[in-house]
Amino acid sequence: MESEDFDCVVVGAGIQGSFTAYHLAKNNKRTLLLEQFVLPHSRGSSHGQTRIIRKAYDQDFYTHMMEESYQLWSQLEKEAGVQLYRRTGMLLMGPEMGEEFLLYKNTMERNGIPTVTLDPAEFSAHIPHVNRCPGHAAIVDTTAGVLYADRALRTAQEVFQRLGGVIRDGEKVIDIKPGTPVTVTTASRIYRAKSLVITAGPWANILLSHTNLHLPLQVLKINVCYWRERTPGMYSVGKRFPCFLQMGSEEHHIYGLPANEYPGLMKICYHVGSETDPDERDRQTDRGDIAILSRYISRQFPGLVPVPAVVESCMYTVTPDHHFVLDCHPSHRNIVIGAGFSGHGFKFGPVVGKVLCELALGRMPSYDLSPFKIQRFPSHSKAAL
Ligand SMILES: Cc1cc2nc3c(=O)[nH]c(=O)nc-3n(C[C@H](O)[C@H](O)[C@H](O)COP(=O)(O)OP(=O)(O)OC[C@H]3O[C@@H](n4cnc5c(N)ncnc54)[C@H](O)[C@@H]3O)c2cc1C
Ligand SMILES: O=C(O)[C@@H]1CCCCN1
Repeated sequence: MESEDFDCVVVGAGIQGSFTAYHLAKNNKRTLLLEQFVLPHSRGSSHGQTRIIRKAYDQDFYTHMMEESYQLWSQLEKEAGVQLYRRTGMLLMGPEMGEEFLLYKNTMERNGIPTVTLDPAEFSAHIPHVNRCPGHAAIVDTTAGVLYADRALRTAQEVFQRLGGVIRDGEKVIDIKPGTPVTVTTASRIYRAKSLVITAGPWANILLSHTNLHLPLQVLKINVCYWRERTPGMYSVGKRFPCFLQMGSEEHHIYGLPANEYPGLMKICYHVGSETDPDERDRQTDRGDIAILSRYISRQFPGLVPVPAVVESCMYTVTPDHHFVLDCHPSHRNIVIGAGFSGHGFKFGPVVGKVLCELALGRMPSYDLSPFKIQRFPSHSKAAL
């Protein structure tokens, strides 16, 4: 079989691979974006209508990256003439003196993120139909909002193509031969490239096995639950209801987005799921999270029916410390890895794509990538080297 040559091949057309390809094409690199499924699809992590975007974080390095990410989202909106972001604010609720709540609060203060703190009276006045947990404080990150996820993914791919990039979907990568050039084999073709970027989401380790690397990634199935408003509009984006993040109660994090994509239904999910094989996602039928959510909603959201009206599925690919992997392969520097986005990577798509593009071109990355290095998993990466 004859091979085709590219400057760079990107494997995986989720949000991270699509933005990496977009930046490579902007740098005039002949770029191929490969996707195993026919696009669009709902089998990875980047599908669905909405995601939260926010500057509120517990670590400065995320808040810093979000400054540029907002600018790049806005640039894509202008380039394509579409709206991808709607500002709603995000309500952060947690025990006033809780360690995690204070980390968020201090990071926002240190970085001058515009916030509003709501005392109990203000909370009742501004956030109607929500019962605050006793002893919990509330801060609003006023920069936060909703990203229109499916539309954003499609837009990044369209602009990439407009810049001359090539997308081949329905083409699964089945082998990688490291080297210069690196050789990538799919079921139907062979490609050679100066560099390869692997952004395969939940399938990252399957692809990395061809390069003798294994990362400590756990794939979790998340039940994406929508809850019916007793009075339609009560918690809607039109009524300026914010996104929210609830931390530190009996439960792990619970988060929500205002009713928007399905009128009359609000999305509220649990930030933890059960382990799954990405190719057998729907065989994972654990619904323990839904019981937790129902209890929470009965207590805090009296205006919602505490039984989910719609349940969709999505997957997280989680690292032990919940920080991303943005690095070159330890043995093959022209193979770049973007993985382990741990359920919070969408909002970073444009800036992650920029950094992965820089690594693929052998340039100095725009950010200090030490929190994202493979080296931080010594026992796991050593064994495979
Ligand atoms: C329920 C849920 C809620 C979330 N909420 C938020 C949020 O509010 N805000 C936020 O910022 N983030 C959020 N996230 C996280 C965010 O969506 C993910 O971090 C992000 O989508 C990960 O993108 P990805 O490109 O790494 O992976 P994916 O989207 O999974 O893309 C990987 C792609 O690689 C392809 N692929 C794999 N193997 C091969 C192969 N062999 N050959 C060819 N192609 C291959 C796959 O088919 C897939 O399309 C949420 C995630 C979920 C599941
Ligand atoms: O990335 C986010 O903003 C959300 C927070 C809650 C869990 C899911 N991801």
